[in-house]
Amino acid sequence: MTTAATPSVGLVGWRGMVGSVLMQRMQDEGDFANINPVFFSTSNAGGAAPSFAEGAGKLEDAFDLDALAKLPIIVTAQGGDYTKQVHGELRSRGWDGLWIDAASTLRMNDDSIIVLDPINRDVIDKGLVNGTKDFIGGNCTVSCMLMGLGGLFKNGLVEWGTSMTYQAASGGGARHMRELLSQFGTLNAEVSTELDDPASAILEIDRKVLAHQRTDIDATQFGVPLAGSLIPWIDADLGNGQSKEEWKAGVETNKILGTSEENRIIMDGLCVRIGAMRSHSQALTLKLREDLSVAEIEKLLAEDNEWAKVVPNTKEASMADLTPVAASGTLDIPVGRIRKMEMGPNYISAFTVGDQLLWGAAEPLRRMLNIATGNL
Ligand SMILES: NC(=O)C1=CN([C@@H]2O[C@H](COP(=O)(O)OP(=O)(O)OC[C@H]3O[C@@H](n4cnc5c(N)ncnc54)[C@H](OP(=O)(O)O)[C@@H]3O)[C@@H](O)[C@H]2O)C=CC1
Ligand SMILES: N[C@@H](CC(=O)OP(=O)(O)O)C(=O)O
Repeated sequence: MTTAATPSVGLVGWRGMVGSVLMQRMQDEGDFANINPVFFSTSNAGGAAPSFAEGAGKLEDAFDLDALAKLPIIVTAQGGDYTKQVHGELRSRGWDGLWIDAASTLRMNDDSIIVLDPINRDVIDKGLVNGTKDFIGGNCTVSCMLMGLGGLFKNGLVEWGTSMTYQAASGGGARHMRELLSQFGTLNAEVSTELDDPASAILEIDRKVLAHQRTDIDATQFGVPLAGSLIPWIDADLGNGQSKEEWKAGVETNKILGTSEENRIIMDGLCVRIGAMRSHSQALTLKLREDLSVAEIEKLLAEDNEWAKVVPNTKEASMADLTPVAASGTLDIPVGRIRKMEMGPNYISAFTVGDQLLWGAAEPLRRMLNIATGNL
């Protein structure tokens, strides 16, 4: 039920992959009761607004600056090109509403805040008081890492870290997920006769699979086969041997935490695409500033936020609870494989997994909207 005091919120990109997850979460949590949603479209202005929001009427044109400028809050998961095209123009005509965005475009601007409130609510609250207007969701791997390991990062216990990632197909978008599944399907079809025959030679199956991967498999989206393989590069080449995805780990972690230059945490690693569907995993090596016991570390992680779930460092628990299959579709961020490494008492390993469409994309935006409307 909306009232006159209920803020109108523009929703752009609501039917995309990230936007759909956001809409679902908003419905699950009853968020539409707190806002008056105004739905926009880049392709179907005048069409019917989605039925899950009662009385939302017609879709507005997402490029109509007059319509956008009437709103105190705009939430977009439409993509970086849209942000580039619309945000600057809106601001330059004096619009001073809140812009909440999934795209990376504005993330590292001095006047924006990267939102991940279980980790940086203080930074967000200070920004709202000080007049910050652009609140941007973080990179999915960075957000998921901080949600799992917040207890160490927030307490200033990490001197440096490396993150070796295992990123899901969903990070590329819906078409990439479909391509991965199609590739699995054609690989299977290639050898289905042999698979049905338990006596067939495995090396012959392997030869046929490899031949298909190297010649006629459809890899239009990823550029190379992902099914039965991996891709050790994600996002742009920065020209210094580092990928843009790898660069984000350091700059975004420090920006989210609001660390000062002298306390800067060094984060670097390698980002790798694997054939998982929608959960990103990462193996971390951390150098801590103190020699903490594993039990102390586990306690800090478990107590930091309600979503970080410490998985005991056993084979059984790791196999059951520390995988993309276990984490996908949930808000839990399992974190495990925590042990002291041979390099010395301050070096630990950790492994964490998170649904990159939930904590990696939609959930920080949903929560930011609730903070902005006074509902969180
Ligand atoms: N994919 C990811 O894992 C992550 C993405 N992000 C960011 O979120 C933004 C959006 O990403 P994503 O959700 O993957 O983008 P999508 O391609 O799924 O959706 C973007 C827009 O495409 C239009 N569209 C065209 N055809 C279709 C269709 N068949 N089904 C649904 N929408 C369609 C819709 O706009 P319209 O309704 O106006 O036609 C939609 O809002 C990007 O900036 C990305 O960087 C952030 C974190 C993770
Ligand atoms: N780059 C991420 C997905 C993504 O959209 O990231 P960002 O929001 O930082 O552009 C991936 O491919 O897994």
